[in-house]
Amino acid sequence: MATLSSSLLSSSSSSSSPLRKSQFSSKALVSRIDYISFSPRTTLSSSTISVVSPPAILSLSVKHNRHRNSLQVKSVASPAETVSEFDEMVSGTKRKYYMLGGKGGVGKTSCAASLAVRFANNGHPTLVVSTDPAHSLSDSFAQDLTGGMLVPVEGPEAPLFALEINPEKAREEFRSASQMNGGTGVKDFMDGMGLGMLVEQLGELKLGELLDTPPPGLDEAIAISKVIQFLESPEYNMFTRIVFDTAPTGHTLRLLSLPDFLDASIGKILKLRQKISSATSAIKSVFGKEEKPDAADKLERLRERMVKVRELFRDTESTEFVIVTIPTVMAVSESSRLSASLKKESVPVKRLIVNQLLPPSSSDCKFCSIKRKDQMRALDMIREDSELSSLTLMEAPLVDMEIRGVPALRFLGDIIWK
Ligand SMILES: Nc1ncnc2c1ncn2[C@@H]1O[C@H](COP(=O)(O)OP(=O)(O)OP(=O)(O)O)[C@@H](O)[C@H]1O
Repeated sequence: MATLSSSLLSSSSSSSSPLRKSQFSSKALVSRIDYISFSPRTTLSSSTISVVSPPAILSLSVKHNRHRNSLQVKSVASPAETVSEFDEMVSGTKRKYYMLGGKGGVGKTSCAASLAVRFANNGHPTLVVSTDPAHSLSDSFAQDLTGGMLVPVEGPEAPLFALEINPEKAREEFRSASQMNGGTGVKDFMDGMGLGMLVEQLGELKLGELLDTPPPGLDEAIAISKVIQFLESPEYNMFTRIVFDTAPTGHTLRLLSLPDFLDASIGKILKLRQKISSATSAIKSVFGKEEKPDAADKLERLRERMVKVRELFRDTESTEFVIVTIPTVMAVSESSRLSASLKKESVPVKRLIVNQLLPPSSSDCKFCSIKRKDQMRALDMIREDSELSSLTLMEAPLVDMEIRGVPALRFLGDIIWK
């Protein structure tokens, strides 16, 4: 027996009312009346009609005249009822970035991995990237994803790849990008030239510190710039959704402000390079050292990528930071501070996941009953919090098994991302 949608599709050649299937998704039937015409030979009865989203329909009535049957669909649902959060996240083929972050251990990786699986199962070629130096994507997918390379994840319908950034590798890359003149660091090179004094005089540039002990958070900024480098290559064009599993709050906040810091630091190196370029060119003929012309270019490229990262973080069209929390006073307080910092940094944030909520039960033990009250207090706190109350709350239950592997992530994802 044909359903309404298949009937509509098969009648799409009707000249009076060409219809697309999407018009009958719950998303499309918003507070309006649709009239659909059929040829007189099409018999419409209640048994041929299946409604995609019953709560969205006020009435369906079939009218007949000599020439046509007409189906009237009255819909009164409000947009909030009909456009689900996930509908909004999944719609469109333009690439979107989702960054999931929050306090340590609240379930960032599980939520990020489940979102990636959900996107892939909804037709989006997806990349999930961990920028947390203490990776747990491999554990979450129950698959070895180490090595700093893209690894295909088996199971989802559309391609899903995962990447755990290797911080040591990225750090090395930064060091080599910061090196000049034949592979030696600036200071070594200058020492070799007997010009160490000059470097000391330029000590205020804190060059040695930058090269030898990169500041905290640098790993992450480099990791992100590496992701961008990956994305610049055509082979990564296929990904329409990119999900970041970020490090706990403190690191992530540093990550958000680091592009500015790095931009300035690289600027200092470039300035220094300009200062010494005349000296090096004067002595290079004496020492026979060829200056590599692309050193400054490398730094400039690194700097450009930092600017790209900064822009990516703030682009409301393509980027969204999803805060993950658990219903405890400490986690909610930290989430509130994170939300305020994100706002300050102009990073778009709309949704808050409250993970590990006790599922409903009619017979709580004493422990569960106390825990449940505690969770309710934390939820009230979220509703009253000036930073968090405006965010869309998405609830995830505490499940009775560890979430590992694609089927478990799919299960969790179907619950959270609705
Ligand atoms: N809703 C849930 N129900 C049951 N277990 C959960 C749930 N969410 C997360 N967990 C479990 O909690 C542990 C921590 O989760 P996860 O690794 O996703 O957190 P995280 O915030 O990424 O941690 P970290 O900050 O250490 O990276 C894991 O064992 C995971 O399986």
